[in-house]
Amino acid sequence: MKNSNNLLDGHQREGEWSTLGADLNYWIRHIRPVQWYPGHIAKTEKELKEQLKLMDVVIEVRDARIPLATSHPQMDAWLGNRKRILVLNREDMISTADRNAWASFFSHQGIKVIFANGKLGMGSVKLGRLAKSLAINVNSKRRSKGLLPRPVRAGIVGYPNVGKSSLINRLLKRRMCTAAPRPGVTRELKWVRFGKDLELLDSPGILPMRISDQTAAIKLAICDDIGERSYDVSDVAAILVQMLVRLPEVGSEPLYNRYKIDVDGNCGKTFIEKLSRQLFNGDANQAAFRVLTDFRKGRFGWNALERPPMVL
Ligand SMILES: Nc1nc2c(ncn2[C@@H]2O[C@H](COP(=O)(O)OP(=O)(O)OP(=O)(O)O)[C@@H](O)[C@H]2O)c(=O)[nH]1
Repeated sequence: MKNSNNLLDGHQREGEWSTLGADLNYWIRHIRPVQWYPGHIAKTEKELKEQLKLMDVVIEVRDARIPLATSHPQMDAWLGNRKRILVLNREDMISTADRNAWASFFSHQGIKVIFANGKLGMGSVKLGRLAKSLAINVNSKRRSKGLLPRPVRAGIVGYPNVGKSSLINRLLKRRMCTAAPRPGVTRELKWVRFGKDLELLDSPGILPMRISDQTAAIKLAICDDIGERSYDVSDVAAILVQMLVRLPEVGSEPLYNRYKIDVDGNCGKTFIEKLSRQLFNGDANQAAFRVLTDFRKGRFGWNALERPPMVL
């Protein structure tokens, strides 16, 4: 099987990304909607809104593979004028081209963005420095108003499983917060001291009340950012196959190379069925899990599932 990806020029690639969005919208109409909203999140959302009032700096963590799908629709309204640092975590799971595209998108918007790897600690020094420099600003403003300096409070917020606890542990160089490969592990809000000037708050992942944007929900499921019980694994894996085939930097070759199965008419469902017969005695669930796990482990290459919207 031949991959003609290298023949695509920049404009064609951008075009492919934008039509992928429309196709995804069409595909998801035919599957069971993803829904996940554990009880503790409702409680946390309420608490978090209270805690945000105490925060001088907000560090918003998103998954670098899906920076749009992991942005909370109410976050802007909640944050108001508070100083904000955007962290795109899991930078090891995207390509250099993805990273460059997102870096230039956010810099055009005047948003400070840090790419990080919560597992290995990349980006944490830069993040610590930036948070501390924003903290100094807060205290110089207090001094100019005749107020005493106080530790500045930085809160880390973001969707479940995007790597908030791992980043805090990296920043503090010790294990303060539980990091786990399952969404929804951090359950309560806690402040921890970072140097003499800063206090950090880790918070449980927050999701919007309802995931009304199903294209975002599917990407969250693919990236393991929401719990497994909220979606049908076979549907999600089938859509992942269709997305991979359409991603300009992936295509069907890595799928063929891994499983020796052709993608028939770009149909992900048929692909999963064939894989289930070939390896799992017809068990489509197991086949679907295999494809999702392989994607999450980078077996088809490290690639983002989103690119910045095209600016016309
Ligand atoms: N490959 C990779 N894995 C990461 C990175 N950051 C975190 N992880 C892993 O992702 C999983 C989730 O990380 P956590 O730090 O627990 O995420 P969280 O946002 O605190 O999760 P909640 O408690 O559910 O809100 C863990 O298994 C981490 O080891 C990263 O940059 N790259």
